[in-house]
Amino acid sequence: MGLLVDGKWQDKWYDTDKSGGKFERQASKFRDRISEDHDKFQPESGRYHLYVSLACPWAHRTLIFRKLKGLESHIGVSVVHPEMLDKGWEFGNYPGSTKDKLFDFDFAHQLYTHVDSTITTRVTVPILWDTKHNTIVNNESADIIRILNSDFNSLTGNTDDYYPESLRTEIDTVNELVYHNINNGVYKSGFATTQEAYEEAFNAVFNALDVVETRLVDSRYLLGEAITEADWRLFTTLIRFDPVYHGHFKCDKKQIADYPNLYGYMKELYQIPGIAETVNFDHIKRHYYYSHTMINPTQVIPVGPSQDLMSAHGRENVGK
Ligand SMILES: N[C@@H](CCC(=O)N[C@@H](CS)C(=O)NCC(=O)O)C(=O)O
Repeated sequence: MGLLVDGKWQDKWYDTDKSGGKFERQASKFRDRISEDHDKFQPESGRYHLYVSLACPWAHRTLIFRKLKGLESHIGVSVVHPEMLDKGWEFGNYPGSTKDKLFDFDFAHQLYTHVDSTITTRVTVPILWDTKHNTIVNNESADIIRILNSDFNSLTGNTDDYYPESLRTEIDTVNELVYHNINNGVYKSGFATTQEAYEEAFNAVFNALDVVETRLVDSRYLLGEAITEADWRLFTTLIRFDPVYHGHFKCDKKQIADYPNLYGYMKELYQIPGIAETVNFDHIKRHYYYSHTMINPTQVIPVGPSQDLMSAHGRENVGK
């Protein structure tokens, strides 16, 4: 794991010394949208490309939206190797991975330096790439799912809306809770380097899981009876929780399987047509347990858990 400094790769772990052992996530650099009247980025079939890791919860969101919005024939995908070692994300031969379909680069950091040869940045996925200007449109998953949700509607005719105007304020409120305490909360727990920072993050994770568990008692989805982006943003963390975050990130108070509502809800989302095929447990487990050698120096990957995610979710009558 490392980062680019003035366009040069440096193999460095996150620096938690200045933050009292706390993990602090870097803000994304590329934040453009796509629209017919945009001076640079207009919707066009075959023009944009997604770079993802199947292990990564942030990239996973974008794959789910590409699937739900019928964008698979319009936006291509390259999938990095699950092991992220001293050179960061790499392209390589591994089941479920692909080569870099645009440039045949070996490393994802070459994409960032292709855009700016003196860039200073962490090299993260997902990346939404524009083949016309050979640049990054956006590398922030929260933006990319909104781009996929609406910016290509004129192309696909798919007007399904996971961020409807009438629910935006409430979705934003739920997203805030879920992002800080759950999506990023598990990372703050796992990457903490002091007991105090770890316990603070750990408590925030389980307090927030209690809040969403309670919300789902009489609400089928987070915002009521329709699935919104808030559900998909929560889902990609829930699906990784029992296999990875519970053990590797020390979020071990409970498993998702111990929460009746959250577990049924997670299974229901998993069972929506097309979603299970965006989930790759081999990449998920291999990435975390093999790449974070400061947490798991033996690189041994756990075998479990054994869960039947296709079993009955029992959520049909919730909220009725
Ligand atoms: N804010 C970004 C975060 C993406 C992110 O942190 N991705 C991780 C993989 S799960 C990554 O590429 N990490 C490499 C690094 O931080 O050096 C987003 O949501 O798109």
